[in-house]
Amino acid sequence: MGQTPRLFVISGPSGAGKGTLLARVRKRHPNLGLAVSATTREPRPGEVDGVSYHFLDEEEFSRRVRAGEFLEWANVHGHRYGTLKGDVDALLASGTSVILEIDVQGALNVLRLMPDAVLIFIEPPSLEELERRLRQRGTEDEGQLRLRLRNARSELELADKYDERIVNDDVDAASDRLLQIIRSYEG
Ligand SMILES: Nc1ncnc2c1ncn2[C@@H]1O[C@H](COP(=O)(O)OP(=O)(O)OP(=O)(O)O)[C@@H](O)[C@H]1O
Ligand SMILES: Nc1nc2c(ncn2[C@@H]2O[C@H](COP(=O)(O)O)[C@@H](O)[C@H]2O)c(=O)[nH]1
Repeated sequence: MGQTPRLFVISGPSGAGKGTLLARVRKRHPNLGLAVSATTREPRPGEVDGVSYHFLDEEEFSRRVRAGEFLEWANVHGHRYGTLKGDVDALLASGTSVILEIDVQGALNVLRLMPDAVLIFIEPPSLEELERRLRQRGTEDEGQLRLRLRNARSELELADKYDERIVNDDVDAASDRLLQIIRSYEG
């Protein structure tokens, strides 16, 4: 008997460590499909189009919104980000569980459309540690960093709407817990 494919949604403030935990979990669960989001933000050094994100200009993003290609999309930290419906449907239809790394607005929209989705919230140990991680990552300018820290407060207020919460303090413990949660829902 195979596992039941599930749709997982992971959210949390920018810098909480979602991408870090997902990369670790996917090494240990290679069949977990990751839907590549689209965004209008500029690529960071080292990011690859079609792998990190589908990097779209505003016009192309709007065209895809009008064409109904997005399962969800939202304005996040001053840019648009969206999940392409076709990618998610194809993975689920092939029997593969899928994980979306998206913001809180997107997560709650996905839950409305797909009530069986499992929502997992990643919390930083503190706002001070969140700031330290974002500064150490060094990918945001000061204005963007401040915006992300401001938005973190309202995102954290929605954590109780999620099925599961993980505090990403020790990265090994947090990635073990994320994998354990995913396996438990796959049955
Ligand atoms: N448990 C941890 N302890 C210390 N540093 C961590 C931990 N987890 C992640 N980091 C570091 O914190 C920074 C932010 O992590 P990451 O990029 O994974 O965050 P994110 O939540 O995916 O952010 P974004 O939403 O902006 O994509 C990275 O430099 C990462 O190496
Ligand atoms: N609603 C959506 N939010 C998304 C999607 N992809 C990413 N995100 C969120 O954006 C922030 C910032 O990402 P960054 O790469 O610029 O640091 C991230 O925290 C995600 O929560 C999406 O498809 N839909």
